[in-house]
Amino acid sequence: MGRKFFVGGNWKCNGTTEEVKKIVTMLNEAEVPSEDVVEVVVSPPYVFLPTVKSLLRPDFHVAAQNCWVKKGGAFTGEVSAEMLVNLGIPWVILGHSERRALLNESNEFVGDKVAYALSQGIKVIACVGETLEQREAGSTVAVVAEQTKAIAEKVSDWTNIVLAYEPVWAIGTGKVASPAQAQEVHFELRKWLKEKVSAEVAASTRIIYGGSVNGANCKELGGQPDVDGFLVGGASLKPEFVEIIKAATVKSS
Ligand SMILES: O=C(CO)COP(=O)(O)O
Repeated sequence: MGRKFFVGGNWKCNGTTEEVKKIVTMLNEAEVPSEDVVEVVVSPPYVFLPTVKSLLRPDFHVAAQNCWVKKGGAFTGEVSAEMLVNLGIPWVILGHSERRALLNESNEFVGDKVAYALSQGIKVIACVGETLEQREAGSTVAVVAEQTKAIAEKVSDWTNIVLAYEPVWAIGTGKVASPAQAQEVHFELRKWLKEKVSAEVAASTRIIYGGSVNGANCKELGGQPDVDGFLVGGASLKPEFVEIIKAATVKSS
């Protein structure tokens, strides 16, 4: 199958130039498994993308946290996929729950964004996840399937997509999904891909977990058979992120 472990750091709306440089220095000095074992992608706010890209070690890569749904133009405040290409930014995070909830991004809009970014040659970390109410109502699998379907309807090639399962109730709350809870949803998402897209896509698409991942819980989560890595928020701003990258070795040990 060959799903390389993937560790993303979503810095969200945090940092000053000085703080960002400090994080990059910390990452550059870290001893981590080789690129053959783990793919590391960090996602600073737009304004810091050029700085981070120019200073970051070459074996780590950079992602934007969003981009516009189509070609740029008269869309005040937006950043287009073409601009990311122009800056040499290879990845973008799309459909993060904070954007879905706070900026009313619908499943369909996220699907369109994913398709457009891919069409421009940008690789996508596409996020899905249920709220606490949805989990308690027993609709977790239906919700993430619906979100994934909206993407699947718009794309034909999954090679450049990493699917991030981020339960909303676990984001920034310190309330991490148990390894069994994460595994269950990752398994269901892979099953959905197998039934609705193809067995090849199901076997090769990385499904990563996000939501209060830290240095203490990453190994057990990463050891789950359908967990192919992480999308890390708060802990990606700290030295602890290096420990999370090292969790990639659980797959080989
Ligand atoms: O939203 C997340 C990553 O995209 C997760 O955030 P936390 O790791 O801070 O819970």
